[in-house]
Amino acid sequence: MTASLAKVPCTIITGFLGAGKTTLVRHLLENAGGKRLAVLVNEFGDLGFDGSFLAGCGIEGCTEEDVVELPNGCICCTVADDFVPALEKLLNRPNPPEHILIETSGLALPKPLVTAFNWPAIRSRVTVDGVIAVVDGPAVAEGQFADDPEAMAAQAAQDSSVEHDNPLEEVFEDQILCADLILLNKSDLVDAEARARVIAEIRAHLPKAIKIVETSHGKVEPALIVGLNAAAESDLAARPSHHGEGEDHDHDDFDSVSLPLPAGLSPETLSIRMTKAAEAEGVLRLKGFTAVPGKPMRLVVQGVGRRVSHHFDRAWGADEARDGRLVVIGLKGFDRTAVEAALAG
Ligand SMILES: Nc1nc2c(ncn2[C@@H]2O[C@H](COP(=O)(O)OP(=O)(O)OP(=O)(O)O)[C@@H](O)[C@H]2O)c(=O)[nH]1
Repeated sequence: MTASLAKVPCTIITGFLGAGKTTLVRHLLENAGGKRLAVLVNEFGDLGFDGSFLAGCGIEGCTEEDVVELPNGCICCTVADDFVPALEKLLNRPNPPEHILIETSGLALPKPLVTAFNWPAIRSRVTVDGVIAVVDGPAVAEGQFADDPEAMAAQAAQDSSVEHDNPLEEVFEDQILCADLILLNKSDLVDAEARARVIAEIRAHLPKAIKIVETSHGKVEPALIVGLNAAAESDLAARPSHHGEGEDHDHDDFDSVSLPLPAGLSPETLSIRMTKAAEAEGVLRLKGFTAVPGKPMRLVVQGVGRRVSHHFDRAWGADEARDGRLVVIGLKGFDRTAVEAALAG
């Protein structure tokens, strides 16, 4: 096989909302070592933040056209309409990427995506080099993905199927069960004892031994991630899922909304309001940006669970409206009114 006919390796980066996928992708772009990378990024929620964070990253050798956004909902449900055509477009470029990173939304199940690599349109051109699951260490330590044992027992008494009572648990499990490598991220936020507990909990979910690497801010030797040669699309049986092939996974358990975020407040005031919004019933993830007085830079605000933070990411463009937006993702029926009240102060 000549080099031009070799399959382009793709790394799928999965992991729950806010686990650190975009942070990892940035790190990999910054440390590409001269390799021509492209990124396909998908989000639940319609603002395309991750793409804008990556495309505006200013990383040498990474141009806007190397970052392709698939913002419509969930990549695993729009494989035919969005994912396969976007991948083909990248491959058909005169100077195609040498490696493709695919960042899924935090609610996506990775297996349908891996399965799509067997589609006739792309199967001779690409291969899944590896599936990387990024795990939010503190979220696992706090029990975010744990079933309530009493609710499980009550359910099992009524019906013998293995449905989980916690919808987060199901997504989390599908993601780690599909992985070739697990990154236990946010190690800076958990002590050694809790890290050991989290690793034991992850292992308890896994039917086979998978390497778990502890990271902070996704900082990992790129060679550990890229070049795994897993050919995951040929190994689907080893990647169990709660959702059978062709079965719908329609996100009935989750919801998202995009809201205006007030401009003209100090970062401190915004932070207080964001903290309150993050505490609203059912809220899982906040991400957005806005303008603050006397600053030429855009302020990015982030909320993962109850943890909020902010930083300035880039200068506002000359013709850009200096207003703010916030995407809120939560469990279905999350308290949107409480979020709006918190943001309004
Ligand atoms: N303290 C700490 N914060 C982190 C770490 N990794 C990521 N973060 C922060 O966590 C927040 C979410 O990180 P992202 O990289 O956007 O997470 P994501 O998985 O891409 O999020 P979604 O695309 O919304 O699912 C940001 O505020 C990051 O700066 C880490 O290792 N430690």
